Amino acid sequence: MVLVAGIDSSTQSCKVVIRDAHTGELVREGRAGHPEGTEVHPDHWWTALLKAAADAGGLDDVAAISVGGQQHGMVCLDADGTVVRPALLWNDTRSAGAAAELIAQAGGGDPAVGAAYWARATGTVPVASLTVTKLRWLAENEPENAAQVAAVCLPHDWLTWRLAGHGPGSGREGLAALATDRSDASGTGYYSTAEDRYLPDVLSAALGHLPVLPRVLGPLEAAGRTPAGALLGAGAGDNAAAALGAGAGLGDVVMSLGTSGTVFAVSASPAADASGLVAGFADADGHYLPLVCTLNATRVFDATAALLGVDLAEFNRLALSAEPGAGGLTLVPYFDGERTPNLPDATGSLHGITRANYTAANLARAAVEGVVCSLADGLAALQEQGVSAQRILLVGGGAQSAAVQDVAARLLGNGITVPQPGEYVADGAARQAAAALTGHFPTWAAGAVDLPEKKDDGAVLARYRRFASLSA
Ligand SMILES: Nc1ncnc2c1ncn2[C@@H]1O[C@H](COP(=O)(O)OP(=O)(O)O)[C@@H](O)[C@H]1O
Ligand SMILES: O=C(CO)[C@@H](O)[C@H](O)COP(=O)(O)O
Repeated sequence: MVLVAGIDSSTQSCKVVIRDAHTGELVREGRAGHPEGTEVHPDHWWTALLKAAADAGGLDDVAAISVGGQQHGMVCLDADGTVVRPALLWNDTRSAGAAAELIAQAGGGDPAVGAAYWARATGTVPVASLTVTKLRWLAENEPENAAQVAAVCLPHDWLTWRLAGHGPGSGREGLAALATDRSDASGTGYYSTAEDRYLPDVLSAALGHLPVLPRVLGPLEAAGRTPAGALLGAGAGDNAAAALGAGAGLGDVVMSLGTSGTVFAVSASPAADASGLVAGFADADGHYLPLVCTLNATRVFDATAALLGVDLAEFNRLALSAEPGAGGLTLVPYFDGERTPNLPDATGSLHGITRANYTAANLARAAVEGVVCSLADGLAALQEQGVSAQRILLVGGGAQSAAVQDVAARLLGNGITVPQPGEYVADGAARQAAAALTGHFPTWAAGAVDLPEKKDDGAVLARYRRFASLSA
């Protein structure tokens, strides 16, 4: 049996799956947690990866490995290959001002002209999540660190590089071995998705000089080998890896509820949305991945369950026990600020409280409805860009919640499919590893359940939109 490993280094944890390269059968798996916070030293990811791999019985017998990783995180290396400062993650909003400056500058002071420029040039209007804004923030706020930056890469690039045996002390030669893929490069803000090339002028204008950038590999290209001889796939951003893992094809929309909420489509053409709602990313198999990302998804459930003093199973039971509409409660879930819509300083809010409706069950239901409504708005933004959702695949930790499934079936209409429980980012990385080995993406059978359509009169989403607009 030829084994391949897929790794998901996401915001909250690292997961490793080891599968049979031919059949896709799950042979072993493991996981390890990541520290809290929006600024994390990459060494923690490496330690977690080693722990998760050990938990999965080790990687000694695998023929190929690929890494899917949380997107956009700013990993800066000095000339020696040492990390300059802890990485700023996708959900760190301190560079919101830098994003606004970059847009205004490109438009000669007119943000609308600037937004149109960025959408055209890169596919995406910058928000605090994008790497380019973090580099701008670094140049403005930590010039001594910025001056030390000899190479910039992303979480999945750095972990692939570490797996290849590089690290502090690798020097300039080591930096030249950095590699990434289109899906993650397209989330930096200094890459043209439509033209498949870096935009060095954009990067050097943000950072103040031009650092070494990872080589952008094609979907089937290898990034090298581990010291033990396993082939390293190109890796991918975690959303693109989830699309690969869930078997999403053209015409499919994936909705993922993890730390972030994302809605994205596999598309034949690149997006360029000047409104800034849709990010024009690339996918991991040669297509495009227009995507909407929110900062607030399953952690809203975690926080509400903690407030109610219950675990997630009880939280879901409570949410399902309440009537649709949560008795009139509406929760706008901007707990960590928000990225889509771009409201980095927003806070969450609860509306419509009466003595009669202020129950644990209604609060749990309002949390689920608020998060699903925010993603319904994401879906609408994708549809505005011409995406037609023939099928919606619901994935991520939150997709296993029966309450999420119930609310999604009511608010999003029909055509919702829940693939069997699994680690779809790690699975997508494993598929890519198999493809790097054999030269083609394997077809691995996976079960899925179609959600029955449920009636809805549109009132929950309409009420959500009214209250969410008050945060703008
Ligand atoms: N049954 C469930 N109901 C609601 N949320 C869940 C459930 N199972 C897992 N989660 C949530 O899923 C999240 C982890 O999902 P995951 O997709 O692994 O996130 P990430 O990739 O961002 O680290 C946690 O916040 C957890 O609370
Ligand atoms: O920023 C984005 C997408 O643009 C996020 O989706 C990150 O990629 C983090 O993902 P999770 O840890 O929530 O899976």
